[in-house]
Amino acid sequence: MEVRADAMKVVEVAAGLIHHAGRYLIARRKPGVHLAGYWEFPGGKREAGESFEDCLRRELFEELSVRIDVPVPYRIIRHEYPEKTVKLHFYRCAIEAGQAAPIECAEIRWVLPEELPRYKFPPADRIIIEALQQDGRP
Ligand SMILES: Nc1nc2c([nH]c(=O)n2[C@H]2C[C@H](O)[C@@H](COP(=O)(O)OP(=O)(O)OP(=O)(O)O)O2)c(=O)[nH]1
Ligand SMILES: [Mg+2]
Repeated sequence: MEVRADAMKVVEVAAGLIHHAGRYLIARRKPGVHLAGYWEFPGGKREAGESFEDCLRRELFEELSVRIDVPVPYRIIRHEYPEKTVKLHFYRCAIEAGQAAPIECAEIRWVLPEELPRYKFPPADRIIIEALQQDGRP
């Protein structure tokens, strides 16, 4: 049977554009995972039966130990890596409780939008990085 590329399984992901005092929180991916060492917007794969908002809340608590306010949808980006296709659902949000700590990431930083291009992000994020710079300081 012919298998078409667009019939391949797509990994659905929720990621947070966490802002505070004009900066965004970025996290560095741990060694040994897909896109290891790249900087990213924290988040992860949606589990069966979960909404994107619930997924985002769970992932941000697991990875950073923070609770967030109501996430606001920003952009959805679909990207085909050689090994998998991801669909990234980005949400803007702010921390409601807790202090961000690198629980399931190698390192975290709060950066100004104009500083984002200094960090190595996955190719899928290029369009978001550009949009955030155009938006100015959050
Ligand atoms: N969180 C996040 N993932 C991204 C970004 N850009 C990008 O290409 N990705 C990719 C990397 C991964 O293949 C996928 C996200 O999955 P993940 O590895 O964070 O998933 P997870 O937190 O559920 O981790 P795990 O339980 O599978 O170890 O999306 C981004 O800005 N943030
Ligand atoms: Mg993750």
